[in-house]
Amino acid sequence: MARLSLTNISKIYNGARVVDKLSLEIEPGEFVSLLGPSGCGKSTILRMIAGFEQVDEGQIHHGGNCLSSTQIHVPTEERNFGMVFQSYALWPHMTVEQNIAYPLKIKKIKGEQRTKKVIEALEIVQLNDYAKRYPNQLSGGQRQRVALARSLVCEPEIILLDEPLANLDRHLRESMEITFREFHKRTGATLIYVTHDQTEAMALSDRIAVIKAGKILQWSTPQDIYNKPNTTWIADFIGKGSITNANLTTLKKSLLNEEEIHGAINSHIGNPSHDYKLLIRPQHIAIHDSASAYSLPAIATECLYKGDKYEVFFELSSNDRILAFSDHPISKGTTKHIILKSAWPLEI
Ligand SMILES: Nc1ncnc2c1ncn2[C@@H]1O[C@H](COP(=O)(O)OP(=O)(O)OP(=O)(O)O)[C@@H](O)[C@H]1O
Repeated sequence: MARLSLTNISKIYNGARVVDKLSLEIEPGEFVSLLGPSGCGKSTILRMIAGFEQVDEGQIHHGGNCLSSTQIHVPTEERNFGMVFQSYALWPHMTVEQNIAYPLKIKKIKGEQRTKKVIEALEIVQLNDYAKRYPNQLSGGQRQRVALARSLVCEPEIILLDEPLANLDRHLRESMEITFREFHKRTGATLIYVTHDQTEAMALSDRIAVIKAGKILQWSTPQDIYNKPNTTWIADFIGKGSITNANLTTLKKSLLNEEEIHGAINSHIGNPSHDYKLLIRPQHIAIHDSASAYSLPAIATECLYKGDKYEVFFELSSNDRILAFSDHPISKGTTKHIILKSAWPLEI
């Protein structure tokens, strides 16, 4: 098992840099997501790793081997990477086991060895009872599991997945997230997963590369990206939360406590010139009826029922809007006293 290194890779289409000198080191056995909005270049990066696209700048190495550079381009079929796409790309006239066996057939692996590998792959995705069915006799989730089994049957070190759950409904996507985690545990392969769905990336990955306009803005664990985003754009893109104005003398790179937050917001109300921003997650807000140390007065402006909770928007004296969670409804216009227990400082 070897590390995959992307070093300053770029892709330029018609003069536009859709991937811009991007570098990434992926350790063997990691589950990594490339996360970003539509058009940010995620699929192009994956296609360059797969060898479907050449790099216009930079290099891709797998261990000591150079796979791509401006001079070298190892063809896709020689990279031995598994691939899973949004469209399952199964052969409709082949049964489940024939579909899974297909890459082995191409590699001229025959007889008992082929049968053994197909049975193992079927076991990993728990489709043993479906081996003789055709794709049109399967659900979307089952078809995607066939595609997964087919991607691993040649025992690749790296499996590339491009939005593999995009065609499935929300409920099925959630159960497939568990399938992917299990699949990762059982194969030990390096998984590189492209998605624009942050909850999917959070649930699955060891590390996430957040991509915008062909560049990586943050490369970190899901926990760090959620709790300590590098930029206001990521804070806004990932998870629910509010971004408020605040005064800080310096940008402290640690979570602020309720006393520090209270001071920073109040100081901004008195002197709205030194601009910093604070990211406040709704679960870090306590709502009280009366004022106490470090509470801020807040007027409820909207209350939405979400089944397991109410989402309440408050307006502070600074005019900032803050989202909080509540167990019960709060009528529009009610004044409450909120304590912001934790916040992450952001530079503008
Ligand atoms: N073959 C091509 N020729 C010209 N432009 C291309 C080509 N392939 C992709 N692009 C452009 O490159 C940019 C990045 O595309 P890419 O498919 O990598 O984005 P993405 O982040 O995967 O988006 P999505 O989530 O919508 O699939 C887009 O602006 C796209 O239009």
